[in-house]
Amino acid sequence: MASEHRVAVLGAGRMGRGIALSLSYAGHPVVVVDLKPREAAAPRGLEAEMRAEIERDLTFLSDVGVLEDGGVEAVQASIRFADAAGAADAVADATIVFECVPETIEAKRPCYEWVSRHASADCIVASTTSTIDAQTLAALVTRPERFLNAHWLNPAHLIPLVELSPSVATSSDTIHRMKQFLSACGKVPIVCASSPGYIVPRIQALAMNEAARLVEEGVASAEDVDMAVRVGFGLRFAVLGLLEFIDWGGCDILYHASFFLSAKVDAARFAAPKLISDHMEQGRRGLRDGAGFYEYEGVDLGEYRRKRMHDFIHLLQARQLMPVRGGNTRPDHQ
Ligand SMILES: NC(=O)C1=CN([C@@H]2O[C@H](COP(=O)(O)OP(=O)(O)OC[C@H]3O[C@@H](n4cnc5c(N)ncnc54)[C@H](O)[C@@H]3O)[C@@H](O)[C@H]2O)C=CC1
Ligand SMILES: O=C(O)[C@@H](O)C(=O)[C@H](O)[C@@H](O)CO
Repeated sequence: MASEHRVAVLGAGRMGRGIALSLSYAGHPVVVVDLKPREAAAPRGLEAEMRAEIERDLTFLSDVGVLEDGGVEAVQASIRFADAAGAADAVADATIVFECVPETIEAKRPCYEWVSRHASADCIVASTTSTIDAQTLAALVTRPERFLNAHWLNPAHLIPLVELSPSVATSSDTIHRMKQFLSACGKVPIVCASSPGYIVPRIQALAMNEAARLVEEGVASAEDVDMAVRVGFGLRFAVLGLLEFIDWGGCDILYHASFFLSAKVDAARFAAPKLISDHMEQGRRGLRDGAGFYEYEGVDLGEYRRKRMHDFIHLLQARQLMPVRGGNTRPDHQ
């Protein structure tokens, strides 16, 4: 059992289901609450739809051998559902509430007014919002010291990362308890300041829009853009972090590439931040200079490279992309 926390998830949609599955898979009972007023029979339909989706995902986990026999039934049994009529009872003893209602202030504001009335005063309240900063949402809930953003990535039950983002009012105890709970449930929580889009949505929104522009401009097909991500961009950054790669490849490459792309494609979109020119001026171009975004003084660079190359080999072998000696063509990758 992950901990003695009692968890409620507000919202029975894509993220509510994924978070409920993730926590119950970790051995933690969850109640999913649909606050939206609906016609009499509608909540049963929503619950049935939610359970069918969770059943499909659990059956898949069982089929691929990561869920023991009987696991599908056990995980389903630890997920309860409450409609608007039963919502107050469902959250009354909750110690953590994950808010997963639609990404509009219009939907979130009444939800926080409701949870401020019905959840206990020291219940941790967390929003899974994709982009709204914690500072904005903290203003909607009473006792903001118990509020923070907890951004799960879709599919929530498979992606380990949860981006925690406190407001200036969030207590360190709230952050600590949430980190402890999520780690105990097998997630990987990181903390970033209250800022629109955290780390991942902010970076990926640019990448997703740039991918769409490449198709819009006729530079490449959607299939080839996505193949380039699967066997290049995404594969590399599954091993090397983005800033780690700036050090690996050299800040000078990014510096000059940014100038060229700014001149040829779009000045604002591709302008490098001042930090990049500062690194160039300070001789902090990365591995070659012994310093960049990371310090390499005293680091065995041979050992560091060998470890990263091992990471690449393991990933290439797992994806059946390992280069074959003699140049045999690789199987076509979808
Ligand atoms: N869909 C995604 O890939 C991701 C979404 N998020 C964030 O998670 C939150 C929820 O997103 P989804 O699960 O995709 O939404 P969704 O639309 O799939 O589900 C929202 C759920 O909230 C309830 N609901 C609908 N309207 C409501 C209202 N007016 N008041 C109260 N409850 C209402 C319903 O139970 C509905 O199923 C959003 O803030 C979103 O930005 C975060 C990560 C990924
Ligand atoms: O990636 C995710 O699961 C989340 O970050 C999302 O909410 C959406 O993809 C959003 O980030 C779009 O930028």
